[in-house]
Amino acid sequence: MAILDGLLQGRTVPLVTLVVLTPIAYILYLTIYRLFFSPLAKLPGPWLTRISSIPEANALKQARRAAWVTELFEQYPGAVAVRTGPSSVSFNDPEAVKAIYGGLYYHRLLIKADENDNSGHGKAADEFGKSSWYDAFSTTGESLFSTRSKKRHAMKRRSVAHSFSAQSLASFEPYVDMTLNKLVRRLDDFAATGEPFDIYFWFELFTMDLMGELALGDNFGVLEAGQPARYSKLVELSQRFANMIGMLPFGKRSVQVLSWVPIPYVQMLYRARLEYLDYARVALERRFRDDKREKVAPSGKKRQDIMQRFIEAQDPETGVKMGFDELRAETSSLMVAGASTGSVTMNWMTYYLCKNPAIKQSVIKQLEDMFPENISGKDPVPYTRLQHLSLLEHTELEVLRLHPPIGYAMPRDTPRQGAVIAGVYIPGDVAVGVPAASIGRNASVYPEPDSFEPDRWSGGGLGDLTRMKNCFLGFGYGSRQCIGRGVATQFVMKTMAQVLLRYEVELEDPRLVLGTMEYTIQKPDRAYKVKLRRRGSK
Ligand code: HEM
Repeated sequence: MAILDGLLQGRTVPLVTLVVLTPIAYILYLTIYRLFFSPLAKLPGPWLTRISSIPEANALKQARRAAWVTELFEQYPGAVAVRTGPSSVSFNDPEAVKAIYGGLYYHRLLIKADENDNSGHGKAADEFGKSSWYDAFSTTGESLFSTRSKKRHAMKRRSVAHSFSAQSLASFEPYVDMTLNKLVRRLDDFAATGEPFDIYFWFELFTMDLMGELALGDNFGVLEAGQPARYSKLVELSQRFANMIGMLPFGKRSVQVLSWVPIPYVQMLYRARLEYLDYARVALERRFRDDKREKVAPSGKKRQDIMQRFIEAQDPETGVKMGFDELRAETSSLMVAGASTGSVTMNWMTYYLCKNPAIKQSVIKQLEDMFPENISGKDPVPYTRLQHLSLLEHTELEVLRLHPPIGYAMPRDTPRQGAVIAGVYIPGDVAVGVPAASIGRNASVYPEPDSFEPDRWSGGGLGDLTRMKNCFLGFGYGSRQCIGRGVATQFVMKTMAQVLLRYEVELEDPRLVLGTMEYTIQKPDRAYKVKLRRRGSK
């Protein structure tokens, strides 16, 4: 009261009092504004999300952030948007997919970005660009995945696009076959004894070695060792750390801030992140040493891996190439983007096909008809022909709809002037997105959303095919969609085709019901086992 009296009587207030009072007044103002006056206050969502990210942090802690948002949509039936934090909103509507990730706004902005964005984080680049959540994934530099600059992204993407072309896929195929042969040798051992075993574990080793081959020109030897590289554990731990960072409001300084928090669990995650980055350094250094040995591809030409494109990429204006730390960031990003997502997809394909024996039989029948010379799966099948096998690809799409590895909304910031998305006004600088896990189960797009119906993707079954495709976010959408989609589809389809031709696959417990847990990548919530038997054997 004395301070107020002082102010009213025009007396000067001590500086220290002002320093203490100003932030308190600001926090009070912000709380009242967010509770009652912000346009986001009117959106459905737990009341606490108006002023804090505690509910989201809690869901994150329980490794079920995507599931939490999907449940919010169930709690507010008919809502196209729910508030997930004081300045974050998730949408579950086809219009929102286009508006946020690739609609009219985007095309208008692309032109603006080209004209105006010289800084890389200029005005236009900020509009519906990736939100600050991605800074958590910029490790020793900005990667193709994490960069928020439209200009930098366009440069990187253009430079490496060739590595993901149909021509490159063909040059990758011998390495897919080589790694697949190693996997099959391992699986044969389990088939011989009939012992139940954890197939997802072996898929993880397979994708790890394969991504080593494709991205860095050498494998990690994990299939042969039968042991996960420590790297796999580090990836998971550092993703937990990145997710925590993504929720802090300090932008690029969030890593530093979190590293000071004296909680043993946080410190353990931080150390894991550092170790994980060191792993990428070692892998990249080895890649450079091997490069000097001039490895030769089966075609007789010098072997090309994905990293080669990143090494050669040049900024068109400055001619500057990426330095070691930026390449290191690309290395760790590629390993996460390609390995964990691919293995978890094959996991769900195995699970759903085992749970649906009639569909599994139809896939096998199509495979046998297409490859009469290889009905026991003795060799890997050629991808050029496999691409015409619709049911297996539809199975992949269906599991990615039901269990997208990245299920939570990939956040984008609204333009500074705000935007109307699916009829809802959202002010500027709010992180918006459409969770793949929520829209994938939206009954207005995918009738009978919880049932596994690969046939819906053939166009004759449940749902409108165009609408379903436009809402399919398994590989993202728009300019930032997955550049590795072709690579992933190739190895996922080839692996599953050979496994299905070569073995009878059954769940050890046919009553098993798998759920998900999420550390950026959504994984099965428990270990489970399958039994294999060589087809044609008694
Ligand atoms: C089934 C396997 C895969 C799934 C489900 C998947 C999913 C995704 C998704 C949803 C995004 C968009 C993320 C966003 O909007 O921020 C993405 C981006 C990306 N993915 Fe994949 N991915 C897979 C395999 C791969 C593979 C094999 C590679 C590399 C060989 C790869 C490399 C990338 C890269 C570099 C990006 C960033 C692209 C950009 O921003 O331009 N992915 N992926």
